Amino acid sequence: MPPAAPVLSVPPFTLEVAGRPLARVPGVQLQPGEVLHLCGPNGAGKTTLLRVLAGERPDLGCEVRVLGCAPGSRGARKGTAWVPTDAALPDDLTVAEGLTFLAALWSRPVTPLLALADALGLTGWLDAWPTKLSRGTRQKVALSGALGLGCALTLLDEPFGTLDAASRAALRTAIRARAQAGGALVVTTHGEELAGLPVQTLKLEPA
Ligand SMILES: Nc1ncnc2c1ncn2[C@@H]1O[C@H](COP(=O)(O)OP(=O)(O)OP(=O)(O)O)[C@@H](O)[C@H]1O
Repeated sequence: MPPAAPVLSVPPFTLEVAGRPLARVPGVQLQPGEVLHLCGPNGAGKTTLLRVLAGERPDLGCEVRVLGCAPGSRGARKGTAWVPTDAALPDDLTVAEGLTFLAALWSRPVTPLLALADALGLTGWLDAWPTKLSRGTRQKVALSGALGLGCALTLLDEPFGTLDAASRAALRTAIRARAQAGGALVVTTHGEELAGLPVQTLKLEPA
């Protein structure tokens, strides 16, 4: 049997946006259970690269592969969870209903999503409407959902940015647990939250 494709395969390339070179991207491969810290200065292209991996920027023509497939293809999307900094929540469902709906959509049990919500301090917010939540609380709901799905690849853009200290620690624990369970993750942060975890680093340099 041929070996399984890496969860993520990025050849070295120059990321071009609007026809202009933005960043040099070193090549990297990510296997199950590995965490990639995507870093670089403001404007280096981290969010743009995450959007490429999530399948939202096919226009940029990047030759990356997710689970052996083109990002955005069915094969890639069914194994990818993605949390942008402005993750949308279904505003007509409570937090608990939204997580239950998400789990059902992915044919997953809801228990891990609710356990993460609890770990991130959302227990008192389960009956709340997303429109009533603060930015950090909304982010915690999105993170609970994405990490609880147990996808092969989880993409997190600045997930620590809006969180308080206790929630940052809980998220760090959740990232470690996802990796230990065999998930691969790509995480952007300007902070030190991933220090001490076994991570690879991919640093974007201005082109
Ligand atoms: N569709 C687009 N058209 C023009 N420019 C774009 C487009 N998409 C992204 N850019 C530009 O690409 C650059 C990189 O932005 P990006 O948000 O990826 O950087 P970043 O590394 O995530 O930055 P930060 O650390 O500040 O979050 C920015 O200058 C942005 O304006």
